Amino acid sequence: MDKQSKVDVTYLVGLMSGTSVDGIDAAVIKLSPMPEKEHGVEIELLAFENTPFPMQVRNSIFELFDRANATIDKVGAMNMWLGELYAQATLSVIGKCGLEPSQIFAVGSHGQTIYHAPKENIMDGYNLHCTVQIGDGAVIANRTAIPCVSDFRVADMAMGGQGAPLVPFTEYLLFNHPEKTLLLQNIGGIGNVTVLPANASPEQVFAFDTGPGNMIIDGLVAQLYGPMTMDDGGGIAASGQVIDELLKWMQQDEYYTMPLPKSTGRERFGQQYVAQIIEWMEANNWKAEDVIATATHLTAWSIVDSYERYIAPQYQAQQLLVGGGGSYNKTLLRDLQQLFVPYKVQVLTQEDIGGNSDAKEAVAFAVLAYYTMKRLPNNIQLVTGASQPVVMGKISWPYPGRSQEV
Ligand SMILES: Nc1ncnc2c1ncn2[C@@H]1O[C@H](COP(=O)(O)OP(=O)(O)OP(=O)(O)O)[C@@H](O)[C@H]1O
Ligand SMILES: CC(=O)N[C@H]1[C@@H]2OC[C@@H](O2)[C@@H](O)[C@@H]1O[C@H](C)C(=O)O
Repeated sequence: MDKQSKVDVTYLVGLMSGTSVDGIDAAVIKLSPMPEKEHGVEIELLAFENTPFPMQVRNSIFELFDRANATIDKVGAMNMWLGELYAQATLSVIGKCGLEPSQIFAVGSHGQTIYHAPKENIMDGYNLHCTVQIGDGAVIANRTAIPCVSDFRVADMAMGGQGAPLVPFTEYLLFNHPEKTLLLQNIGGIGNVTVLPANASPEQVFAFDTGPGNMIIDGLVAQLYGPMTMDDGGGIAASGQVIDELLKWMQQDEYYTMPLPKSTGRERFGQQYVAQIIEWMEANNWKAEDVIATATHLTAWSIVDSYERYIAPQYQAQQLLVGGGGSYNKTLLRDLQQLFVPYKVQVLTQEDIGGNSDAKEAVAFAVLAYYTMKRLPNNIQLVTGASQPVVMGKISWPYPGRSQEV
């Protein structure tokens, strides 16, 4: 390594707490610019930590998903509370890799999405579509003494975009392959895919939310098997049979045929959706494990259906690389592998290629923050539908000379 590139090495922290509300993923990365590629970077994951939310926090977040309950006082307080928890997660993960907070260039924090309404909403000539992520960056910056980039999605929406998904930007930087067309499938609360055609230029990359990831499965498990909150390893689904009638009804949701770009969330596949299934289950005397098996199959089906509908007409993919917590659900993976056989797409997890399914999104927000700090655009217009490239994220600065306070 030459002198110049040594100087340019940057350490960043990325924080993600996603739609499944399972906790905070925190990653420390080492980022090295690639002088031979304009704005290109190489990264190394130095440390990763997942801190589950205490039940009280998880319950308080879920309260905010119900619009009638999400009063402004609760939203404001939770914004500060999550800021505190994110700051603690930041200092803790930095401690794991032997760095000092003063060596970290910036924290990139996604925040907790409590509302996402990407559909055009014209009022008085203005498009008031919106998205709300909480966990204030100012709290993180002032507790950790590190500049914090947060609230990424709004800038893209300001230019008419969906404000999601954002991770494809970093997937393009990190996974673009000279010969293989790759599909990067995340299965978190929601499922989303990034299409990287072989040797893609940024203009060819596209991505969208495929539908529910684990959101319906988790919701059903919590109702039917509480206090469990997930189907660990996919064991429950493996013991059940798919209910054709229920599967057919789930496949009718209009989301699956909507044109691109599209993104979705709890507003569509959250608690109300789950309550409807439970009601129907009780009326039909369906077995709990069969309902879980059906919801699991639906997620796999939605991913393969998305491939057939939006991707296969243009590209033959070689591999689908699965990340996110869903890659630990063996039944979901089994269904995915089986459904992809006719399309000759190999299904692998991030772990299969030496990566880390849990860390991927946290790493992405560290990389996105780097671009924000450098005042470089970090959205992909074709992915979000924005009319312009924008520098996403708001920067909170710590008071000069401040040291960590927790
Ligand atoms: N061992 C496991 N077995 C089965 N499912 C698992 C396992 N570990 C995690 N999951 C599933 O993955 C979910 C968490 O995934 P992840 O952390 O990727 O989601 P997220 O980042 O919150 O969501 P999103 O990416 O949609 O914002 C859990 O809620 C659970 O459903
Ligand atoms: C509004 C919001 O939080 N969307 C999430 C969600 O979780 C997965 C999918 O839906 C994706 O669109 C997005 O997150 C990832 C991190 C993204 O923006 O790429």
